[in-house]
Formats: sequence, C-alpha cells, structure tokens
Amino acid sequence: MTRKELFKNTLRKSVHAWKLINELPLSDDESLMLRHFMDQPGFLDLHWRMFVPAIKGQGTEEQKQKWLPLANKMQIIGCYAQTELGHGSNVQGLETTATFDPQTDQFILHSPTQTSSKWWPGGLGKVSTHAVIYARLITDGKDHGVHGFIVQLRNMDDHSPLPGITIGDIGVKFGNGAYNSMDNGFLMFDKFCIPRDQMLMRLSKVTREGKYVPSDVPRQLMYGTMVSVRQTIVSNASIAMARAVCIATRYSAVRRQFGSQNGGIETQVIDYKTQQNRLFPLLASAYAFRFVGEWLKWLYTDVTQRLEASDFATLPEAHACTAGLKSMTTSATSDGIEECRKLCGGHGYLWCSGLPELFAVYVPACTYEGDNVVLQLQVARFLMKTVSQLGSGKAPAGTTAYMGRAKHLLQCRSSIRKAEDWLNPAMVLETFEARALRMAVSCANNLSKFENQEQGFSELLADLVEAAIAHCQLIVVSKFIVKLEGEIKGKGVKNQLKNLCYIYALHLIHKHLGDFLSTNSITSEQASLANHQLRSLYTQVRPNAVALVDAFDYTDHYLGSVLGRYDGNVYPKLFEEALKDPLNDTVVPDGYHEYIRPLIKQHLRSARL
Ligand SMILES: CCCCCCCC/C=C\CCCCCCCC(=O)SCCNC(=O)CCNC(=O)[C@H](O)C(C)(C)COP(=O)(O)OP(=O)(O)OC[C@H]1O[C@@H](n2cnc3c(N)ncnc32)[C@H](O)[C@@H]1OP(=O)(O)O
Ligand SMILES: Cc1cc2nc3c(=O)[nH]c(=O)nc-3n(C[C@H](O)[C@H](O)[C@H](O)COP(=O)(O)OP(=O)(O)OC[C@H]3O[C@@H](n4cnc5c(N)ncnc54)[C@H](O)[C@@H]3O)c2cc1C
Repeated sequence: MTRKELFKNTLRKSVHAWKLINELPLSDDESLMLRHFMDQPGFLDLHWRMFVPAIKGQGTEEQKQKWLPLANKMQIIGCYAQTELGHGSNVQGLETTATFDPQTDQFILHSPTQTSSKWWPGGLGKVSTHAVIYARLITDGKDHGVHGFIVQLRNMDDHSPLPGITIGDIGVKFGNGAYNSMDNGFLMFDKFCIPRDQMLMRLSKVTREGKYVPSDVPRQLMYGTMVSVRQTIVSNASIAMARAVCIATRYSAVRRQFGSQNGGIETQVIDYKTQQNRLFPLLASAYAFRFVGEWLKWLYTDVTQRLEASDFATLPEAHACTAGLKSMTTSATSDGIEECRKLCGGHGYLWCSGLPELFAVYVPACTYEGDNVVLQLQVARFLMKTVSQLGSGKAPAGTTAYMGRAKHLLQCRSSIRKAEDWLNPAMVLETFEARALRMAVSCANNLSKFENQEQGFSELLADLVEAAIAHCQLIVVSKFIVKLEGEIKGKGVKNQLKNLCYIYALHLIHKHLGDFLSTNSITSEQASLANHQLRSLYTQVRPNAVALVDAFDYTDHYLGSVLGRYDGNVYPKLFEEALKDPLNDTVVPDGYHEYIRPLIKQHLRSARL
C-alpha cells in the first residue's frame, strides 16, 4: 500500500474494531486483545492509552464529567502532545507557552520558536479533534513550568484546523509499512485561546483572578500517564519477543544444514549449540518479560490505589521500576527480534518472514515513552539515593530491599562448587544481588569523590547506566523465581519453566561476565560452571522448544510469517509467496526495453569491434 492507502486502511480497521467493541460488546481486556490482533499502530492507541488516562489522572471531577463521556464514546478523538521539535526527553525544557489572560479568563497558547512546535505525537497529524497539550504555564509574567491543557484542534463539522493552529504529518518513518500507519504530527499555535477551565487542574490550579495555586501533592503525578504506558510496554515486550522467537524456533527446526552422514539427512539447525545459545535465552526472555510484566501490573495497581489515598511513599519506586523495566525489556526485545532474523539466515531477510516488519514497528519502543538511556539514568538516580540512605535507619523496601543486606552482600563469596549449584534459586539470586549492589556502591563511591555531585553524575553516566541495568536484571530474575515458587499447574510445565528461568539468569551471567568478575560476585571457575550448566539446560529445552513456542498460541495469520508456519511447510510456501510479487507478473520486466536491452546491445556491438 502507499502511505495514503495504509493510513486510510488503518482508519477503516480502527473504526471497525471500535464498532465490534460496542456491538459485541467487549470488556476492556478483550478490547486490548482486539487491538493486538489489529496489529497496527493507529490513533486508537493514543486516544485510549494516553489522552483518556491523562484526563482521568490530571483532570478535576468537573473536567472528567465534561470530557470523559465524550472521549469514551469517541465523539471526540484525542492525542497526547508533549514532545516538541527541540525537546522530547527533557520535559522541563518544553517551550510552548500557555499565558493566562485575566481579562478574558483564557489561556493563550503560543509556539514562540520553531523548536517549540509539537513534533511526534501520534494521532495528531490527521485524525485527532482534541489533544492534551503540555505547555509552560505563565501567570502575571511568572513561569510555573510545564502543565497539561485540553485543547480542541479541529473544527467538529469539517475537520479543518481551528484558526491559530497549524497542523500536519511529520512524514515517512523507518520501514516500509510499520509505524507509517500512524499520523505522527506537528503542531504550532499562534496565540490560540482556550477557556481557563481547560487547564488540567487536579494537581495545581489557576484562579479566576489569575493566582497560581501550586499542587500540594508531588508534581511528578503530572507524569502519571507516562508511568502507566511504560508499565504496559513491558508486557508488550514479551508479546513481541515471543512472536519473533516463535518464528525463529519453528524455522530452526525445519531448516537443515550440514552434517549429513553417508548421504543421510542433514542436521536441523536448532541442534547446533551456537543456535541454541542465541535462541533459547530469547525464548527464556519472552517468558521472563511476561512474568515481570504481570508483577509490574500489580505494582502499578498498588501504587495507583495508594496515590488515591494520598500515600506517595512508593511513587519513586514505581517510577524507577516502570522506567527501568520499560528500558531494559524494549532494548532486549529490539535486539532479540534482529537476532531472530539472523537466526533464520537469508530467508529471515525476506519480508514474508514477518521479521523485518516486526523489527521496524517495534524498534521505536526504545525511544518513545522515554529514551532508554534517559530512563535508566532515572533508575540510577533512585539507586544512588537509596545507597546514600543506607545506614540512616531508613530500611530500603520493595525491589531495593536487598540493599538492606549491604554488609553481607558486599563481602559474601558465592558458594557455587559444582554446575548443578547454579540451579539453586537462593544462590543465583544472591549472585545477582551482590553484582547489582556492588556496582551501585562502586558508582556511589566514585560519585563521592566529586565535590559537585551533578558534575560527578555527568562524568559517571556510562557506569551509572550499567548499574541500573544490573538492578533491572535482578528484578526480572527474582520475579521469575517468585513465579516458580507459586502454583503452576502441571509438573512438566513447572520443570520447563525452571529450565527457562535458569537459562535466563545464566545467559545474563555469561553476557555480563565482566560485571560479575570485576565485582568479585563470582570467580572465573564459577563462571565456567555456569556455562557448563547452561549447555546442559539447552539440551533439556531442545526437545520441548517447539512446544514452548506453540504455547504462545499465535495463529499463522497473526504471525504473518512463512518461516514460522505452524505446519512447517516452509519451502513450497516461500515459492508461492515469491510468485505473488508484482515483479513476477510478467516474465520480462518493465524497463527491459528502456535500459537492459540497449545495454546488452551496446555490449554486443563493442564485442564485435
Ligand atoms: C504492531 C503493534 C504492536 C502492538 C503494540 C500495542 C501496544 C503498544 C503500547 C503502547 C502504545 C503507546 C504508543 C507509544 C506512544 C508514545 C507516546 C510518547 O512517547 S509520549 C512522550 C513520552 N516522553 C517521555 O517519556 C519523556 C521522558 N522524560 C521524562 O519523563 C522526564 O523529563 C524525566 C523523567 C527524564 C526527568 O524528569 P524531570 O524533568 O522532572 O527531572 P528530574 O529532576 O530528573 O526529576 C525530578 C524528580 O521527579 C522524579 N520523577 C521523574 N519522572 C517521574 C515519574 N514519571 N513519576 C514519579 N516520579 C518521577 C525523579 O525521579 C526525580 O525524583 P527525585 O527528586 O530525585 O526524588
Ligand atoms: C514512534 C514514536 C511515537 C511517538 N509518539 C509520541 C506521542 O504520542 N506523544 C509525544 O509527546 N511524543 C511522542 N514521541 C516522542 C518521544 O517520546 C521522544 O522522541 C522520546 O521521549 C525521546 O526524546 P527525544 O526525541 O528528545 O530524544 P533525545 O533526548 O534528543 O535523544 C537523543 C540522544 O541523546 C541522548 N540523551 C538525551 N538526554 C540525555 C541525558 N540527559 N543523558 C544522556 N544521554 C541523553 C539519548 O540517549 C539519545 O541517544 C514519539 C516518538 C516516536 C519515535
């Protein structure tokens, strides 16, 4: 499809999905499933996951009563317009202004510079009638920082932009189809007025007289919509990783290369230890991210209930967990999808493998909802704060509870003696805790050598990111172990999950061996025992690998991959797919007479000379 056709077709699908949701009707969870099967980014994502939650989280009761019924029936369509041409990560650096005019009781929205243009919001370019806009609030000449506003963008009769608003699509993005179904947009305001009651005022307010009443709760609650989406992105990482792994595993069982003895059948590539060493950790990650996603959903629900009761104690941890896990799981999944493409050899590069499009549509997850490095630095700040409070009497809780055992974890030596010891959950956990704590404490020690803490933080950014990643990996490993301790129906299932859990943990040790050795969390002998155990786990997973991806229950239609077909009938279908290509409509291609023939004739002429 051309971009226009793709965009229009996504509108068609979205509206059809919305019709089904109402007619059947579908529950919220079922609607999310429908979104997955629709399988294309579109305006519904931003409307439901960001616009509506932003009003719910930041609007007053009156604002919710006014706007939510309209949004819930989709009589208005909204998006989330925060990022600008000049600033995305640095939310405090946004430049759009919302100046209160006491004379008219309105805010004047204005884009003072080119870099202040909104740039990127999905659904903004062509579809949305409304947006939650983030702008600097100015009253009486004073800048109160960034706040949210509900703004109508387009005329409800003919969809034209309202006077004072310039709006459009930012252009083609990475990949052929992929994210191009979405109208990520730009927007400029030229002294555009909105009534005062369209500032989202649950947190801070502006009175009729123009007095600014700051929030008596943490201002970071304004970032709540991002926290909520980051949480959903983690479960989503599992879904995308599982999809790529399903394709690569099934195909690795079909594909044969080398190893024929006396003219017999060749080896299935899944039997090569190198293939297993690349593939099975990704299979394990798909399961691991699913479990940590379930746990994160629980954490998010818990913090939401606490916030409603004005308990803000766990907000920093919820922010650190959602930011860190969003970052870690999306980076691993993007890399994992690309690895799966390579695991499928040359055919993985074909569009019909399903992997190129999956990669193209998935990879912006490393950037949207917070650049992955910027988010890990938030985790690092949280860790540095926690380390600095050790010994102050305030015991670290939740995911940093292990830091409360700092004395032990800083000096303990791993008691792994034989390869099977690596199947002991307590030993594995302690290894990850020791590594994470020692990396965090080492950063904190290095930071303390700087007179200026912020300067020290800047200098140590790279180490801080590594320490944050170590902490996040510990969370994933520990939640997998907790999952295994709970009820899992079927002994066989539990055993398989145990294997995957240890593959997940041991492959991380292998991958980040430098961290584990340099922090003395393990010795080189223990590292080689871990490798030994890993190989043995691969052998145990091998006979069940296909069943473990079948368990994701993805239909062929959803996978969209010739290589990942359930029936394994890859080669005939690759031919069928190739023959569908428009280039194969004719035997002699268009352009032959114009370019190829004259070239060949010229060659023949010169040959004769
Ligand atoms: C094929 C289909 C596949 C299917 C898929 C279907 C489902 C798909 C899933 C989902 C669909 C959604 C589609 C995507 C849509 C994308 C949308 C967007 O991208 S919207 C824009 C996002 N923009 C960012 O994320 C900016 C990142 N920047 C920031 O968040 C902040 O600027 C940050 C955190 C980097 C800095 O925050 P500061 O500017 O306030 O500065 P500081 O001084 O660092 O923070 C002050 C204090 O506030 C805390 N803090 C910061 N953020 C917090 C938060 N969110 N919650 C709680 N505390 C927070 C900090 O920890 C710090 O705490 P202390 O003072 O140290 O104790
Ligand atoms: C597909 C897609 C959809 C999007 N949808 C929306 C939407 O609906 N609404 C919306 O408002 N926005 C949206 N965005 C914007 C998105 O949220 C931002 O692009 C994102 O937050 C990253 O910000 P940035 O582009 O400013 O990156 P930058 O911050 O400019 O990042 C560039 C580089 O600088 C590095 N960097 C930046 N700051 C630091 C630092 N402090 N320390 C170390 N390194 C740093 C980063 O790691 C990165 O390598 C979307 C983006 C994409 C790609």
